[in-house]
Formats: sequence, structure tokens, C-alpha cells
Amino acid sequence: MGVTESNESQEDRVGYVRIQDIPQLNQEHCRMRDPQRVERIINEFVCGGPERMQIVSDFDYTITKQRTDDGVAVPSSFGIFNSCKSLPDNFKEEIDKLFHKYHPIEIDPHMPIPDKVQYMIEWWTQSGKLASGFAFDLAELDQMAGQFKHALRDGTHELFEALQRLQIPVLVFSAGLGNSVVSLMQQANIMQPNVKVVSNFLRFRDGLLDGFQEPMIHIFNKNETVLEGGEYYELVHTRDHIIVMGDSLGDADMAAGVPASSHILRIGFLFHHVEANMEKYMNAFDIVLVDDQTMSVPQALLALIDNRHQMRHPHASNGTASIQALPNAAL
Ligand SMILES: C[n+]1cn([C@@H]2O[C@H](COP(=O)(O)OP(=O)(O)O)[C@@H](O)[C@H]2O)c2nc(N)[nH]c(=O)c21
Ligand SMILES: [Mg+2]
Repeated sequence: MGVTESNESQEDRVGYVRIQDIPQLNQEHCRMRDPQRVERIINEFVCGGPERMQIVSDFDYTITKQRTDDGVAVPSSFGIFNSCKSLPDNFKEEIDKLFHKYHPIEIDPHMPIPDKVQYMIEWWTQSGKLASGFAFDLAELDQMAGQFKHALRDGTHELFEALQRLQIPVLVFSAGLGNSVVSLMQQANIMQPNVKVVSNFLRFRDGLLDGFQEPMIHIFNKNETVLEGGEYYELVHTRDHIIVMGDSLGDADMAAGVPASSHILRIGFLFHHVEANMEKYMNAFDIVLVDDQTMSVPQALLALIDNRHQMRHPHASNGTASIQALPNAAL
């Protein structure tokens, strides 16, 4: 019996990519709630090509490792700043007090989000006030950040190199401290012109620290809605094929604010309390990677997009018109 045209499904088409043919997605520690949905989105990405892609990634423990080979703990971007020796004596003590007051609220499973938002604004505001009124040499932050430039996930360099070559914009979102993020990424040679960091950056006034620049990025506005009207929004709002990567549950929402018709593939790196968190992560992310300290999965997806692109445009060296470097301090 011959296959009639009307019976031919998308899956029968030449070039259709199947999950079972992508080794990285068939590893034991790679979990998917709905593999068919993942397969469908991957095929959209491959057909759409690099021109329609954008990446949105968290920084702490997403670009940096959750567990290093030598067991050395990697500090968060705030942690890098807080460990600078020249900060005033009481700074660390006061910042720790704030952490102990507000962090339990951040992770309280019972408090409604709108109530939490008020507390988070208070926390970030008070941290900014503490980081005010004294001199601070950013070279010290560079020195601290540089110690962790080898703590990026395996394959990060290759992933960012491919993203740059294909001219795919990368938005690194951090509710932490942008100066640490940029410094670490610069020293690791991944701060290419297609990479934009949206985060909290230190402000200086008359040579003294003066808290953070506006707008404040806290964990509940860490999504594309804060970009509206800005330069970056203009650049990416037509790119409706999006890979979101994060290690915290809230990171799954980082693409909120993009058009509803977009195709979004969410990759979650799960490390702490695997059993207790598994169900929530499976619901929030399309792909959950358990104790995976590499970029192999996003690299594999990009390779599929790249290969198809090369087949279609054998002489093209990159995706589209080049992206101009954008300032990282302002939206
Ligand atoms: C204002 N403030 C917020 N945080 C934490 O910084 C995190 C930044 O959030 P994030 O950008 O989602 O980073 P992540 O990848 O580390 O999750 C929040 O989850 C807060 O717990 C903070 N951590 C420290 N050490 N000091 C601070 O002043 C401070
Ligand atoms: Mg994180």
C-alpha cells in the first residue's frame, strides 16, 4: 500500500530530526516531560535557522558550574563582590543580616508572589544602600572574578563561539551583580558582541560607590518584559525561536514578554535536592539535566541548526547581518 500525500506526516519528511537520533538527549540524566513537544520545537528551530534564534540564559550556576571537578565552591556574582577585602568592616555583616532576613522570604513556598515582590525590592534597595558612600576599585572585583574564569560549564567557550559565528543574540539575565558577571565572562573570553548582560551594575558618584544603576533587576522581574522599549528588545523581538537556560525554577519564565506565538525550549540544570525538586523542574522546563556540568545539550541543538544552515547556504560564514556591540550597563 503506497503512502498518499495526505497521510504523510511531518515526521516522514526528509530531514526531520528525531529525539532518538540526538545522543545528548538520550542520556540517563536527561529527562523530558513531553519528548514529542521537544522534538517538534527542535524541528521548528532547525527549519527556521539561526536568523530566528535567540538564547536567554541565567548566569550563576547556569553558565558557571554547580559542581566543579576540584570541589572548589563557585561564588555567586554577589558573592564575588562581597568577598572583596577592601569593603568596609561592617559591610559583610550587614549584607549577611539582609540575606538571613530576606532569603527565607524568597524561598517561602506559601507567600503569594506579589507580596514577595515588595520584600525583594526592599532587599535589593537596602543592599544598594549598603554599597554606597565608599571608594571601590573595580580592579579588585576583576581580580576576584578572574579566579573563577575556569569554573564555566564544560563546552561554554565552544557554545559561545558557535553563537557568535551564527550571529545568534545571547541575553544573560542576572538578578545578581552585573559587574561580576561581565568581568568573569570577559576574562573567560566569552563576552562577544552578540552577548548582552542585563543585571544590576554598580553606580559611582563623585568617585564613591552609589548603589546600583536603574532599573533594578530582581528575581521576579528577571524576564524580557523589563527590556520593553530598549535597544535589545528591538534587536530580538523578531527572533521567535528561543532557548532558555537556567538552574532556578524562576529562570523558566525568563522569556516572559516575548510574543505568544514564539517557540520556547526551556533547559533546566537540576543539582540540589534532585528527588524533592524533580517534579517541579519537569513541569517548568522542557528538558531537565540532572547534575550535568556541561553545555553538551545546547551545543547539540545548535549543531543541528548549524548543519542545516550550512546545507542551505554552503558559502555563508554566518547567519544574518552582524550584531552591533551593545553597552551592558543600560537597557
Ligand atoms: C540582594 N541580593 C539578592 N541576592 C540573591 O541573589 C540571587 C540572584 O538571583 P539570580 O540572578 O536568579 O541568580 P542565581 O543564578 O544565583 O539564582 C537571588 O536569588 C538572591 O537570593 C543576594 N545575595 C547576596 N549574597 N547579597 C545580596 O545583597 C543579594
Ligand atoms: Mg542561577
